[in-house]
Amino acid sequence: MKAVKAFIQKHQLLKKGSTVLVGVSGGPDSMALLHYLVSIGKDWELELVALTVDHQLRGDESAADADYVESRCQDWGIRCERASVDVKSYKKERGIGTQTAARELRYRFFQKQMELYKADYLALGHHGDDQAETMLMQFTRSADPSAVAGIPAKRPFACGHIIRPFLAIDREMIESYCRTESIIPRLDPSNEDTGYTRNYFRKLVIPLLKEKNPNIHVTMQNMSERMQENASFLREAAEERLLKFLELDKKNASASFPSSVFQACPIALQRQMYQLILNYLYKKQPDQLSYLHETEFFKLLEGNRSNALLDFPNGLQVKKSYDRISLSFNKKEGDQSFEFRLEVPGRVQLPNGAFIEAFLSDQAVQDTYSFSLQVTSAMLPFTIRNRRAGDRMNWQGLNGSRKLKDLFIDEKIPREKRDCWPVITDASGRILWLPGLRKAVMPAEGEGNMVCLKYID
Ligand SMILES: Nc1ncnc2c1ncn2[C@@H]1O[C@H](COP(=O)(O)OP(=O)(O)OP(=O)(O)O)[C@@H](O)[C@H]1O
Repeated sequence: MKAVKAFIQKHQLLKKGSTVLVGVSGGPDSMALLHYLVSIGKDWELELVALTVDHQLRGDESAADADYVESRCQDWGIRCERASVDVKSYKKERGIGTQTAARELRYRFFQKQMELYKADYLALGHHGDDQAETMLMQFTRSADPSAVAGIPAKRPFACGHIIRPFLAIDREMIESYCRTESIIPRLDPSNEDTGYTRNYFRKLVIPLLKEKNPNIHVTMQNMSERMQENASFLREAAEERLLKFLELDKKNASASFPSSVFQACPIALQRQMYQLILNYLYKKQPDQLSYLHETEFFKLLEGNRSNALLDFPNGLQVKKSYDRISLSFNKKEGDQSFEFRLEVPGRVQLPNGAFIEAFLSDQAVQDTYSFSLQVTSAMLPFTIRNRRAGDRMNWQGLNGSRKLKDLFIDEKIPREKRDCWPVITDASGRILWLPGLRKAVMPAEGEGNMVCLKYID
């Protein structure tokens, strides 16, 4: 464990007298980590607490893992906090994968415990082979060096830091430590399945690399550290440069800058600035955002068209207008939900700029954009609003009523127009008119006054 000791010192992973929470699944890595921290706990005057999460995913097995952790903690005289989380419901609610759901719930619990204990560190059992696997996996997916840089040895988390002292050693060393210290960890059978991408790298790729370099985990850990250092240097430089010319409106999630100034920077900085701008605008970068978007962005900058437009995921638009590049979220008209009261006589302007007018008239006018109907006082006031889920309407020739959603589909109304199409209702909420599309069936000679509704574009 000399390598771990040196690693802790090099990266200042611990300080004397600190409170260290340890994520322990019951597997070899985290059991060895807990044991190791206990063994150095006296010298470092550490307050240790084990955290174990039962994801309730492998029947009784996952509860048995947590039982096992609890009982080892008792043997070693360590406090243990345990949580059971309902991964299945959480993943259904959010529409995410099992591993992501388990991870989110686990880290939520870790965060809460960090705050409860006012802890300095959360120690996790990732080791050098995990690092190599992660980097190789990223390597097959991404051309971004900062993404390939892998797992950091120390990073801020909750009120303290996450630390990974075992990045200095590989799986074999951990297994040998377990044997020497008579630790009999719990084994997760899913770790054997080469169907999972990580296991594919673990079982097939890493052993091949180790044939050429048995210390590949050390080489890759060093590479990871250098890449992280380079990435953080570049990020700081890009931030500093952007400050000088980027106009950023965080409230409206929009940004703009002069293309010529941007392009005068070295290309490495330009790429980093592009990433930073997207980070500023997206709360979380969408999965669909790819290398292709970056390529398109740079093509737009370099191209000789004076006006051009790119559509990025989640409605982000990149516009070029001469030397100005601006990025902003395209507010779909449907995002502006509206509801107006329409007096008779009266006139209302819609978010799309058109008007709807209501006035008393002696003459019935019926065309695509006018609707005359007999109106009683009980029908007033009218409301103009956009559609709502479950809206239904009846019209001439229809037996019963039909959902507006289906009507829009039948009429091939583009999706982005459906949510801003004006819907005019009477005081009871009955839908009277969809300008340009349908009119409700009204009694031929009803009571009340003749009112004409007009849509003026
Ligand atoms: N259910 C859990 N409860 C508490 N900590 C966990 C749990 N699962 C993972 N961790 C922590 O996260 C680290 C990395 O988890 P990961 O799933 O990548 O590895 P692992 O194969 O589960 O490691 P181990 O050999 O410790 O089981 C673990 O070493 C441990 O510190």
